[in-house]
Amino acid sequence: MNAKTPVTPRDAVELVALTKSYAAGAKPAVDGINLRIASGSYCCLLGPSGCGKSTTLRMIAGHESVTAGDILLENRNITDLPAAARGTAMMFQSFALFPHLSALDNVAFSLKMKGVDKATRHKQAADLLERVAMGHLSARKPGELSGGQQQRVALARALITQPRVLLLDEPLSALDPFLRIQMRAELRRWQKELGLTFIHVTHSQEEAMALADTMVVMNHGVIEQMGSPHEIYNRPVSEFVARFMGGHNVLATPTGKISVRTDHMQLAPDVPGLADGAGNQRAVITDIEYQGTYVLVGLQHPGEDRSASATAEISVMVPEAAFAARPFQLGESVQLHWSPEAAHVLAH
Ligand SMILES: Nc1ncnc2c1ncn2[C@@H]1O[C@H](COP(=O)(O)OP(=O)(O)OP(=O)(O)O)[C@@H](O)[C@H]1O
Repeated sequence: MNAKTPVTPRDAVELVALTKSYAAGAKPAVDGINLRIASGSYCCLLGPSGCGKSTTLRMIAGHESVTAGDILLENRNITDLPAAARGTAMMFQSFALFPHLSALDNVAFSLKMKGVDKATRHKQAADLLERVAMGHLSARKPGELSGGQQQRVALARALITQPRVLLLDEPLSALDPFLRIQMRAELRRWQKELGLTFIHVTHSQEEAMALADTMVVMNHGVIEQMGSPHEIYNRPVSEFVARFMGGHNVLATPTGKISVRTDHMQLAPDVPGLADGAGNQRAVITDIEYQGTYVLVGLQHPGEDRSASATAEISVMVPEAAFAARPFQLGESVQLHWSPEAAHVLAH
């Protein structure tokens, strides 16, 4: 390597044509996916229910057998290794702490299972609890801890096996919305401080955007798109990704389907006789919702039924001041406008 060769981060995990079929003859739940996850990054596997994200995580963890393909962890093929020998650890929904054990005993639990003597395992558990700022509460049981404190105990419990990769299966989904937002900020902070690779499964676009360096959007057992949250939100490659991420309109144009962000479209008074073009379409206002900083205007194409066709559903976020300057009315016919840069051609 010479001085000018860019240093690419080492891959923590590589999936090669990874496949899982639960039933012979049925479509695989995970269908030959290829994925590289950079070391020290936060990766979110995202998609609707049944897309195969949990199966993928469970195969990486060693909790599910692999039908075909390989899983590499730092270039080591771990496909057939037992879960405990892989260098991964799992953090489950709602943290799954043992309610009758103290924080210290929860963290020490897996070392106890391995037969590590009490003094050694308690010392290691106490050190880890200190590291996650929970040393002073190590004697408390989970029921005597706040949600945030429980999450730190769960993190310490997962870290005691010194994993290279932490796997998180919908860890925040059972929490109330306020706590969920607090907890995700903590997860992100710990991931950066520890410098570990996190692979986090979620069905929430918002959660994935807030946490991920890399988002992997799955559908029907395959990867639809992967990239940074910014790339995926601004350049969805397919109608599925545009709709799943939300905040986009999918429009049928003579050259194919395009997506345009709802905040990148403008409304103007209708011009009778003006034909639909590359950057404009006629629409009728069906909904007006005040949302504070903007007004969300729902529209449909003239003569099209919103409930009958997905591409008939259009939303435009009009800034509050712009709407106040030129209020539109329900039932009004308007021109939708967008600039060429705001339009993204969808591959399918
Ligand atoms: N143990 C199993 N036996 C048979 N089929 C399964 C099993 N686990 C999952 N599946 C099927 O595999 C597909 C993918 O499931 P998976 O749990 O990976 O999806 P998911 O995206 O994580 O969904 P969710 O968000 O609902 O957990 C689904 O069709 C599911 O019904």
